Amino acid sequence: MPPPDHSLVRLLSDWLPRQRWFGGKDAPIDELSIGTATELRTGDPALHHLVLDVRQNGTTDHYQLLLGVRRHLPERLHAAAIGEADGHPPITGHVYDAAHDPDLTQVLLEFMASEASAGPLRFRRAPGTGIRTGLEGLPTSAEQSNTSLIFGDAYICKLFRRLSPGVNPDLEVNLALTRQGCAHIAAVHGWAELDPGDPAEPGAEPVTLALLSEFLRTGTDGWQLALTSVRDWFAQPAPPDEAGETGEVTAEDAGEAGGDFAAEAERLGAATAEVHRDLAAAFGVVRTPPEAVRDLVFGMNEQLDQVTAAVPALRPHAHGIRQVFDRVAADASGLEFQRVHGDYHLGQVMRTDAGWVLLDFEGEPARAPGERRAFAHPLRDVAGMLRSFEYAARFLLARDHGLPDGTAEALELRARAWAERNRAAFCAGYAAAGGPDPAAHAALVRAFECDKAVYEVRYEASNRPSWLPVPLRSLARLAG
Ligand SMILES: Nc1ncnc2c1ncn2[C@@H]1O[C@H](COP(=O)(O)OP(=O)(O)O)[C@@H](O)[C@H]1O
Ligand SMILES: O=P(O)(O)O[C@H]1O[C@H](CO)[C@@H](O[C@H]2O[C@H](CO)[C@@H](O)[C@H](O)[C@H]2O)[C@H](O)[C@H]1O
Repeated sequence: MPPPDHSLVRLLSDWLPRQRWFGGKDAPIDELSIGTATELRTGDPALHHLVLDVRQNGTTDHYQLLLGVRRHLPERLHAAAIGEADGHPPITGHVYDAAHDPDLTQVLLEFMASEASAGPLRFRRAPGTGIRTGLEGLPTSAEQSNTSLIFGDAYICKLFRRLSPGVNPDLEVNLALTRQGCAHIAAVHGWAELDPGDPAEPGAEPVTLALLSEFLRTGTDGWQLALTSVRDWFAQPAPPDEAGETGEVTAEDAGEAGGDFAAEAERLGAATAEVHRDLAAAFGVVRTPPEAVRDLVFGMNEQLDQVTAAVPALRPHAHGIRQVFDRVAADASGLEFQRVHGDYHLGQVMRTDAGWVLLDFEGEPARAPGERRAFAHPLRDVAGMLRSFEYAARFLLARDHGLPDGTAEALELRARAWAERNRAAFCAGYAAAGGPDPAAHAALVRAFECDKAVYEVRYEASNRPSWLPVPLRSLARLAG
């Protein structure tokens, strides 16, 4: 029997597919190699920055990892362990994900504050800001596409996990919106980037590795706020109907619940329109020719084909979804496109004392980098948020299999009432603040909702299979 392989590459190949942020879970890793390795701190613990080149299905993706190395791994770091490396390449000892080690994450703040460089890595401070050092950073518990470290109550540093060529849209957009004086973003304090240093491509944009932003101390996640409201509404006694008995619930009844969310949904709609206005001012607007609308529908159908092939449960809905898309293609007049958020949902917004703040302008993690920065119709974001209201209303139902007989149907009516009320409030706030009126573009919004739900089918099938019924049920209704 060959001796067990403890090379770092072997350890990483076993560990990587188990990470929530790994985007290639639907295919095996054909080859993993270490693209760049930069020592950021020597000693015990030591810190290395790695870019992993991961080959799957004929394409190579690049993932970033902060690798901690210790002679002995304390218990508090056991959950972050990758294994015991044997010195091939020359790293020996217990290796682990250093995002979980505050002794090492503080190096990031120090490097950004002093605008340090290390090998191909450059650390930057945003113009006109300072960075406090000596703060310990630990990852948030949020299960998302990247890893965010919170430093005291001062900063949050997002480590982009899958790297894309060039500037990350989250940094690009936040800096541009800061210049516009936008009130609905978190201030940028610094970032880290990797100089591609490719002599074949002189002047290539640096690759963004991390973004340091103001930590919104008074912020509450939009998803949590919405779920609290749904739970409250589900717990309300049924309203009496005209005959004095319990009857059907309406969107209006949903407004009687103590935790009603509609006023917040309306404010969120207005904040969204204001950010769209500032994005248009910063990056411009183009009136697309009719062919662009056909390209848009082509892209929607292409994604549908891919997801239908990968997730059989989507097949029964495919014909209906295509008909929804065709209705948009039939109206071939041009549309106004601009930069948008791109992956807009309730987990990307926070309510602070001062109002709603939009986060994470990276676009959908599964989309190609060029596509994420492409101009799009702003109602695509509106549709994203409408999908999120559907998610918030229905996810408790989709996940609960132990409801007493009859309860699921009653709660489904309540879910529908909650979603209708908050969708309407969000759209009203958006249109009143100057965004294109969703009601006047109903076919387009429906197509964007279907497109997003198809994306979600793939996302849930790969990441959270028990959530798959949420987008599938919506598609049955949207395209039925
Ligand atoms: N500036 C901030 N202040 C406080 N919390 C934040 C801030 N930015 C992000 N968060 C929290 O971290 C979570 C993940 O941030 P996000 O930018 O959406 O990362 P990802 O790209 O991994 O989805 C958010 O849902 C929010 O709860
Ligand atoms: O990691 P990101 O925030 O960039 O986005 C991805 O993960 C989201 C889930 O965390 C996923 O959003 C879907 O689930 C949400 C509830 O958890 C729901 O509010 C959204 O409407 C729904 O799309 C998002 O699609 C994905 O890109």
